[in-house]
Amino acid sequence: MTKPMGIVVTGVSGRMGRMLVETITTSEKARLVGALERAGHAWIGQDLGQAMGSAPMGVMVSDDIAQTLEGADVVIDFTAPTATIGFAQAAARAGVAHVIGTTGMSGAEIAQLPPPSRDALIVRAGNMSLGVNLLVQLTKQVAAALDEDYDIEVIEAHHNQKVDAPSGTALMLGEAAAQGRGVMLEDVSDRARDGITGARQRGHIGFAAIRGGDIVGEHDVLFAATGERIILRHVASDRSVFARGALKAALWTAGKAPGHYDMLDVLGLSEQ
Ligand SMILES: NC(=O)C1=CN([C@@H]2O[C@H](COP(=O)(O)OP(=O)(O)OC[C@H]3O[C@@H](n4cnc5c(N)ncnc54)[C@H](OP(=O)(O)O)[C@@H]3O)[C@@H](O)[C@H]2O)C=CC1
Ligand SMILES: O=C(O)C1=N[C@H](C(=O)O)C[C@H](O)C1
Repeated sequence: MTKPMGIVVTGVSGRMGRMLVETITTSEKARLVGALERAGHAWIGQDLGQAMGSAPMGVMVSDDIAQTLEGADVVIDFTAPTATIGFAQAAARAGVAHVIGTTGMSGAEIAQLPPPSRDALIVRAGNMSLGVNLLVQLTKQVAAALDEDYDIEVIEAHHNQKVDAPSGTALMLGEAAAQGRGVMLEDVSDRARDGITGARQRGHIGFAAIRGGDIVGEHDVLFAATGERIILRHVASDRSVFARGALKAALWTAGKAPGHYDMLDVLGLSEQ
């Protein structure tokens, strides 16, 4: 049997951090070797299991990134843009692969991720579920098959604690629709409508964000024409789909060359 992969989880007290711990500790293919939280967090210096209210796990929560990454294979990171840039630089320095689920990164922030030439092996995706990544490919195909008589709108719904909009997934879907149409998303994106907006512009791709309660993550891609509508929909009802995808991505990095990859690469859904 091959040795289980050594995985560090960042933002370990967060919604995704906790879900990742559960997913990794129940996998035979991976071992949790480190847990990170920001300096000053109440969990620092505690055993992770005890901090989570269960039995000791023998993994201490730390704010020392370099020391925690020592000897690890992969760091899985669902935190916030500025934190993710720091983790990416530390991971490249340590020769540790970095799986990034963090969303809301601006173009300028993405440009600060270390390039493959600095030995960075990064898998980054706004959504790690198999279902959404299939939906990305379907969206591209449908957009390519339809002309601009079909208005494209991406509608997303999330819990009331989400801090970024549109969601990373909505942007992936918008990007796929734009690629299918052969246009640049930044040229056709309508991200905010309020007041007297004027009629919808033909060919534009609109985004709408709903926030409420404990909604895990729901995404519709609407193709609306005169007389008919096509709706492609994904509903996540449990965060474990994201954690399982992230673990799959972490395991996939074994033996891969430095590079920037996404979940389509991991799932073998990339077009040649
Ligand atoms: N790609 C995907 O499939 C998915 C992506 N996400 C994305 O993952 C991210 C996290 O989501 P979620 O778990 O719900 O969020 P939470 O707020 O529950 O957790 C975020 C964690 O990151 C920590 N953190 C935030 N900022 C920093 C920092 N500067 N340095 C160190 N740690 C930091 C937080 O610590 P503290 O509490 O101290 O701030 C917290 O532990 C979001 O961007 C979300 O959109 C979520 C689900 C799926
Ligand atoms: O913040 C979340 O919760 C989620 N974020 C991701 C996104 O921005 O698309 C993925 C998922 O929808 C949950």
